[in-house]
Amino acid sequence: MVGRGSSVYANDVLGGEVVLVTGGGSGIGLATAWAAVAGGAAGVAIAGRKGHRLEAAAEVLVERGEAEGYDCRILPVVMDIRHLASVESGIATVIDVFGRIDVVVNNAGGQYVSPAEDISPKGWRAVVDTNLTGTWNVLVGVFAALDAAAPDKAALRGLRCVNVVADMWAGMPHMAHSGAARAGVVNLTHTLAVEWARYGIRINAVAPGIIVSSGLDSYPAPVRAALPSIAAACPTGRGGTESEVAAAIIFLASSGASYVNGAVLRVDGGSSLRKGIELSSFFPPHPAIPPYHSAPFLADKYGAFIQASRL
Ligand SMILES: CCCCC/C=C/C(=O)SCCNC(=O)CCNC(=O)[C@H](O)C(C)(C)COP(=O)(O)OP(=O)(O)OC[C@H]1O[C@@H](n2cnc3c(N)ncnc32)[C@H](O)[C@@H]1OP(=O)(O)O
Ligand SMILES: NC(=O)C1=CN([C@@H]2O[C@H](COP(=O)(O)OP(=O)(O)OC[C@H]3O[C@@H](n4cnc5c(N)ncnc54)[C@H](OP(=O)(O)O)[C@@H]3O)[C@@H](O)[C@H]2O)C=CC1
Repeated sequence: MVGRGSSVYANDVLGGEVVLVTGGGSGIGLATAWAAVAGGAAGVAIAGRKGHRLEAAAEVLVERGEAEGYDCRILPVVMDIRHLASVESGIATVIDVFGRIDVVVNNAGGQYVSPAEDISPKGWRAVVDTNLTGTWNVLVGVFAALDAAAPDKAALRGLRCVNVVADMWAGMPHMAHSGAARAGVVNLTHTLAVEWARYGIRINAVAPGIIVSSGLDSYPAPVRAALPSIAAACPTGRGGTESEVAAAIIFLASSGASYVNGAVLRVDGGSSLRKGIELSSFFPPHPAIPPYHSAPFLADKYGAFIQASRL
């Protein structure tokens, strides 16, 4: 069954569950929060530092959810993932309101562009604290709260965690802090997938390629200007959309992925297969076959960018 509205999944893929999305006030996180609503979640908590942004996002989710006939409560939670005390207090609020957490999406993150030699100690700490320690804080924060919620670790059973990382396998030039932190999150994902499996927890990761999201707006103009051609160089010929990453996250959170644990799902149109791209560039395109165009499944506001990126 294909879901109604804009869901690519059945409307009960997350039926009655409670989902916490960090960075849920914008971009990929907001698209994930929406996908959870459309997947039948009973409650979606969106966390971030900026209360006004979360309130605005919650309003959008509630309005759209009501318009499409979903029954989901949205909870904006101000939380700075860099600080464990803030994370603990945010998670306590989620559990007070919803009584449980079934899915955690560690999506909050970011970095800035800088030659490695110019990254200051404070800048290094900011990015590593956000992406690596922040993810760790949320994971251990949720674990501790659910452990305390019921005896014998019963509330942990069935917990699913999805960590959003980045394509750093060929290094992340001019983002050394982020590359190192994301590689750390991938290893954390592998480690906890093994260590926490005994509690019935699954933990996986999603690695987006270039996704045309609000996050890119913060990059300097020359970087933004270069993005369409970088995106066009990927085998799929375009940048991805926020909703395409969200769909991968929902899959990993769903029972459809019940035997997937410790995986890193690349959502990058094939762009991480750089060696293959290099080799294939020796062969001209087939004269009779236009480049493969895989259209994103949701119309989105960046359609023009996506088209431009295919030139
Ligand atoms: C080629 C493109 C590939 C694309 C792949 C990935 C794309 C994405 O991930 S897009 C989505 C992510 N969104 C973002 O990256 C935007 C958000 N970015 C941030 O929030 C910051 O980069 C952050 C993680 C460092 C957090 O910033 P903030 O909370 O503002 O940090 P602080 O005020 O605590 O700053 C600490 C320290 O960090 C240095 N610094 C921060 N920003 C910059 C910058 N733009 N340029 C140079 N240095 C920066 C700086 O040292 C700061 O200290 P002070 O100098 O005392 O301000
Ligand atoms: N777009 C892309 O091409 C790619 C994105 N990614 C990753 O995907 C994730 C989502 O990015 P995207 O949606 O594009 O970008 P956004 O910048 O829109 O999303 C980042 C979110 O993280 C939140 N956040 C940042 N720092 C903190 C913090 N300390 N505590 C709590 N929340 C925080 C922000 O909210 P607030 O400011 O309110 O705290 C914001 O909602 C990020 O981890 C990003 O690095 C990875 C590869 C590529």
